Amino acid sequence: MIDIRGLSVTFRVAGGLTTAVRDVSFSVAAGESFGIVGESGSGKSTVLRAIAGLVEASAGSIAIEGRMLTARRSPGDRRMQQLVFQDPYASLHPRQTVDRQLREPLEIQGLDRPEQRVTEALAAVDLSPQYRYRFPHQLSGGQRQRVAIARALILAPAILLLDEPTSALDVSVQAEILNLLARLRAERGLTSILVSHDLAVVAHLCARVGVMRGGRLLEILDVESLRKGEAREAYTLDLIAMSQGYRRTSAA
Ligand SMILES: Nc1ncnc2c1ncn2[C@@H]1O[C@H](COP(=O)(O)OP(=O)(O)OP(=O)(O)O)[C@@H](O)[C@H]1O
Repeated sequence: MIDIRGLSVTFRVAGGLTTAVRDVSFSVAAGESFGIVGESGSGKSTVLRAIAGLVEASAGSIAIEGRMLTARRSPGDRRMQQLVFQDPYASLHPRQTVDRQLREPLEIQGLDRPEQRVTEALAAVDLSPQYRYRFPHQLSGGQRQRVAIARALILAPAILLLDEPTSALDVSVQAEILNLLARLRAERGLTSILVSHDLAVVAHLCARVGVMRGGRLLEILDVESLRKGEAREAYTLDLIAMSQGYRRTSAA
């Protein structure tokens, strides 16, 4: 479904160029949920943004269902994959109601039955109709992320790209949003890529996980191996040990 080959992304910065992603290759099958983990600055978000067409690849290719994507995405390409960001407050328009924000993508894509689609989208993310004419600041963080997820799914994409979708939320709300994403993924047969620094979040939602460091993809392992602490790279073993240590400390 998604085929990434030799992807590199270079940014122009003061004093020259910086390579955020170097020669990354992986594939995600239709209906599969793939995770990308790594420390801050390892290039995880840049891979996701390149797939979404928000940053340009300096080398390599991105293909969806065997079709190579170009830097300029067609409306069809844009509709097919939708992104949910870490901070719903930043991704939603502060002065537009939930209703308006859900209608906007429908208008851009020229889809029919907006009334019905908005009602269905709110129901799909378990938001009661009373929130429909509220503004983002009148919602809780979890409710705002539900709106952002509804806005992504209202276009019925095949691919959902998730960039740290729960890390800006209170711990008590994180599990609710993760369970919602897991349910929607299963119900709709979505292919998804989730970026997170939190191994527990990735293990909850993904079947396979790629580990990034310094812009490179170090290894790919299945979630069972991750749970058992069976990794090839010393760096991955350190990440696993750190996340287990953290959980033990926070449980104590
Ligand atoms: N638009 C940009 N311009 C210049 N440098 C950038 C840009 N976007 C990302 N970078 C740099 O690329 C590297 C990788 O960033 P990226 O955001 O992909 O990492 P990340 O693993 O997702 O980290 P985080 O979890 O902190 O977002 C970093 O060094 C970052 O500073």
